[in-house]
Amino acid sequence: MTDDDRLDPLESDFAEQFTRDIRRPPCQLYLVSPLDVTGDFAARLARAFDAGPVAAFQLRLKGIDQHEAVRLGEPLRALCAEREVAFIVNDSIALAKRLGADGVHLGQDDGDPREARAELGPAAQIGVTCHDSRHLAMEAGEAGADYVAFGSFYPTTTKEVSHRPEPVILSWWSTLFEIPCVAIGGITPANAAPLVKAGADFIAASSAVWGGDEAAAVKAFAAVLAER
Ligand SMILES: Cc1ncc(COP(=O)(O)OP(=O)(O)O)c(N)n1
Ligand SMILES: Cc1ncsc1CCOP(=O)(O)O
Ligand SMILES: [Mg+2]
Repeated sequence: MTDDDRLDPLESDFAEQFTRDIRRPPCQLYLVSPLDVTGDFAARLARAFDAGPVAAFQLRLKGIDQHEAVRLGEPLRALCAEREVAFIVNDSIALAKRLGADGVHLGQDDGDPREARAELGPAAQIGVTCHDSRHLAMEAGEAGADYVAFGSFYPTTTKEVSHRPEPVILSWWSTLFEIPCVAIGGITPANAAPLVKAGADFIAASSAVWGGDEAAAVKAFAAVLAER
């Protein structure tokens, strides 16, 4: 149990007992790229988009210079624009600006949402990693985030993680705040349902999609996301 959980006045079985506000839109799929988007990746992304609804795509690259990231990201940005999928850049406000992205995703050490807003403008979608912390999520909301991300809900090999929230954090957040919440970390079509039911506005997934047949995975996610 974390400090945040101890502060929670709500019951632990809140997720099952509470019927979520019916005005909240259905849960949507948010794809996170693999670290390698070379080769046939753009074709795979197009196949994923063909297979079912995708709300957002995050370009998550590590350890390459900005010039190379722009070169790799530009065709993916164009594809997202063509398919009306939000194109979000991970980690870097400067890269998001250079690519003309729809938004940026910031970890706790990736910069301030206020700076992102100043650089990217009022229409930018700014997301913030909040791990398993209600406190960080409320801080992100106050700083102007457009969504908060909780995770890792399940074990993942995509990233080294040290936080494991319970699904109830999604219920707590979505009941109290209008800002959308994203669930991330080891999510597959087989284990997504409790997060969808708990109140995730977006399910973010990487390896469940890119680790196999991306079209089959997107189709399977669509079936689970429609269940709320
Ligand atoms: C939607 C979403 N949520 C969380 C993260 C993780 O961001 P961060 O903690 O900065 O870790 P890295 O992804 O940068 O390794 C994310 N990227 N997207
Ligand atoms: C980027 C990130 N942040 C928390 S878990 C995670 C990895 C998401 O990828 P996967 O869906 O493969 O677990
Ligand atoms: Mg980051």
